[in-house]
Amino acid sequence: MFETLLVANRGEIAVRVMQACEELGIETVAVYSDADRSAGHVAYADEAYNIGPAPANESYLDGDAILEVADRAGADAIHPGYGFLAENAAFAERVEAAEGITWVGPSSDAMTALGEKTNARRIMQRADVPVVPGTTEPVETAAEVRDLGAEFGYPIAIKAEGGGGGRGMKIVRSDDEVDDALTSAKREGEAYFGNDSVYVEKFLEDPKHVEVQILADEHGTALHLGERDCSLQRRHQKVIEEAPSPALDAGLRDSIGDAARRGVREAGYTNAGTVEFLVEDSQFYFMEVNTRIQVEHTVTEEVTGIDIVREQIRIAAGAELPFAQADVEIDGHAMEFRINAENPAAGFAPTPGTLTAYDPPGGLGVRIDDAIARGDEIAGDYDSMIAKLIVRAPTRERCLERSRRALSQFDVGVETTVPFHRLMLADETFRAGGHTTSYLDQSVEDDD
Ligand SMILES: Nc1ncc2cc(-c3cccc4ccccc34)c(N3CC[C@@H](N)C3)nc2n1
Ligand SMILES: [Ca+2]
Repeated sequence: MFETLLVANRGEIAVRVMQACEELGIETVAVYSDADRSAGHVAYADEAYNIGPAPANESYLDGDAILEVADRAGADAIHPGYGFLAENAAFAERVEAAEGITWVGPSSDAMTALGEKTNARRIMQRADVPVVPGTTEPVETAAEVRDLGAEFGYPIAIKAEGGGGGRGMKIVRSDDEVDDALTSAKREGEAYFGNDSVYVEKFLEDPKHVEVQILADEHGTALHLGERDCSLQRRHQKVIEEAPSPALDAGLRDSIGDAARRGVREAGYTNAGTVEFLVEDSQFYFMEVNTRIQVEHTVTEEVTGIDIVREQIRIAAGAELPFAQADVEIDGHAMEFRINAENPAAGFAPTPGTLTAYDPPGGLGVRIDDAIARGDEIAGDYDSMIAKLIVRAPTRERCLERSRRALSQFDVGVETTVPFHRLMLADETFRAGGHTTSYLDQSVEDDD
């Protein structure tokens, strides 16, 4: 087992990883930017090193600085968390190449193979996993795209090869939209991912967004830990996630889980990962793989009792998974509410400032993942998420009731998304689990 692990991240996920390390008897090393000098993850770690000024590309994205600290601190493992360098195959490769230090995540080869979306689709097809109807090679010309519009019927989506999370995705509803959409998808692909290749999929108008949690060890065992429903999104930002999905029955649950296992096995994937699907009319279609731990891993932990971050670290240290697929059981229902320092009444604009009050709820079935305390400065330099409220209960109905209770007690000194979550808990469509990916963008009129 590792002796010292460096967490190349900040905020709640850094503390989450450090908690798993502490339970495994592993010393923790934090890295921090000038803006995070007194941040919670720094206080929590056994050792902490400054890696640069506030801007992410001069600190948390600076692979050289992170590897230099790993060397100085004698770390024998690096956990990237999510965001920042978590899906940067080049950085993973540098860690793999560095003597005596292990990357806690999939191999850089698996990250590269699955990061190329058309390649991921080809791998899934080889594993008999249904993919969203579309191309499995990049498209070049507007004429090709118009032919695909005729073949699949509009609307279609043009997606960046290196994309994900909605970036570099253009929805096309007719022939005359093709030229501009193709140009901007290629430009965004180049700008965001350094890759202007794009491909085409039939755009599903009203799907549920269901993702399957995978854990695969380095001895050939790949398991799924059930699914999460992430359909409640606003502008490609997940707002509330839950497990299990209200959209799946037992049959669909088993087949989507098996499909995810087959797909990651075909990809030679190891460690934790998430296979994203779109579900429509009781059919599921592969969309993409996230080669990292996700923000919403928590709801899966709550309904399976499995500590996913612990298993990531054990897998990276060469251990076998301590359970088989038959041992994985989904018990109860969990929801995660992202508490962002944003003002829902002002188009969710960021609300940095001093945390004059911070009084999270507790009690049976209530979990708070955070790294902040009253009096902290909420920096505007990073992602606006400052905490996660995770609620677990025996059924979805009980989970809604408990979530309403927890949110009513959640007092935060800056404007946050808490009032928005309270509204959602009163929304009939959400309460019935009938919301799809377009629900929020359609029904909640933005003020801006
Ligand atoms: N072919 C096809 N059809 C429907 C889709 C629906 C989504 C989608 C998924 C989740 C929330 C959304 C909100 C607005 C618009 C789209 C979505 C989607 N996403 C969103 C981000 C990235 N994960 C891909 N891809 C789609 N692709
Ligand atoms: Ca190495």
